Amino acid sequence: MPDTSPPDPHVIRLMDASLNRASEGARVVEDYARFVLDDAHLSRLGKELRHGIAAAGATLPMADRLACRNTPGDVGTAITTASESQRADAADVCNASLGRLQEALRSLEEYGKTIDPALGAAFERLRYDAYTLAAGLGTTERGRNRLGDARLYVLIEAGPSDEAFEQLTESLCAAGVQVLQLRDKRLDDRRLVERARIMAAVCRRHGVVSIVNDRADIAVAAGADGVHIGQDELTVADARSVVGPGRLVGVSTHRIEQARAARLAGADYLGVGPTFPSTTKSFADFPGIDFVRQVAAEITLPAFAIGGITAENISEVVAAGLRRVAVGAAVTGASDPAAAVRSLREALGAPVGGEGSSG
Ligand SMILES: Cc1ncc(COP(=O)(O)OP(=O)(O)O)c(N)n1
Ligand SMILES: Cc1ncsc1CCOP(=O)(O)O
Ligand SMILES: [Mg+2]
Repeated sequence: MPDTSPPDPHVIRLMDASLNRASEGARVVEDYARFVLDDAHLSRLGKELRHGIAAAGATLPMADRLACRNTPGDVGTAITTASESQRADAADVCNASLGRLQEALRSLEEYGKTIDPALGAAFERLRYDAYTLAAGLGTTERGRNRLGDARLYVLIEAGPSDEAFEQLTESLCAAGVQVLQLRDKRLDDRRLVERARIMAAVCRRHGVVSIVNDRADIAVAAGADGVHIGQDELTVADARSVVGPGRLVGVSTHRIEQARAARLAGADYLGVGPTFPSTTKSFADFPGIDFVRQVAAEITLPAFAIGGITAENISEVVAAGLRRVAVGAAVTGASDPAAAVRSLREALGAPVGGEGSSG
């Protein structure tokens, strides 16, 4: 701390109150991530934020804080609003605490500057950490709301004609696919958008989520529900700038750091793989079932294991902790794709048949 006049006791009193608000708010948010979401990743971020607040606050000795504290004389304790005492559910409690946490950090940042610019900067960094934590919580809630109990996600190609494509899409939706992705690297844009329009229309009729692979522009033009992007394609932010907040952005991930980053960047769901050798796409290396286990253990954003998944090995995915899978050849290469869908849904423990999730 620069060698200046002693801090204003009013500022110490004020920052004492905001330090309490910030650390208490961080604890409430951390409790939600830990005990309601069972989300180790967000719990850890909440704990790190709480410890960061304590470390920055240590600049103000607790003895000085207590000497300047005057709770009996605090005029604010008598000021209450109706909304403060109303909380609909645990998510509402968490969101209210996120707001208080961010406000307290802003107050600490601004008044901290009167003591030491570096102190203000430290609370500014913590404020941005709080925004990131809020984004992670928000995208998780949004992704879980949008994808509901969607467990079976199938990737299909454009096929030989619009008619054949529509028949396949109709058959898979009626059999119980819950998310359908058009993935075709050979088609020109005009035929791709036409197939995507067909898929989106059929999926809408069945309450199935429609996703276009790679191409955010085609997803929007076709009226699909979202886009799926890989690690070497548009960033989540760029894809979001095209599809907007109302559509889904799914992200392929191959290691835990990518899964954590995609979630904090605003992804609505994750592809997790490749899990087993795939006849649809070749890969240099396999994160395999261990990566499925890693994601299942710490990230509660909807995550679909992908890569070579079949009726024979799907039980390994479920045992590793994920109940959502994305499948290509095991369905589209089957002699009876609809029967393959029903068999996979049964293995996932979701009701067989049905039109798809509410998502
Ligand atoms: C649900 C889902 N998960 C992963 C992928 C793979 O996407 P990507 O890594 O971009 O590879 P391509 O499919 O584009 O070859 C996916 N498409 N869908
Ligand atoms: C596109 C993609 N990305 C990882 S695996 C894969 C292919 C999934 O298809 P299949 O289920 O046939 O292996
Ligand atoms: Mg891709």
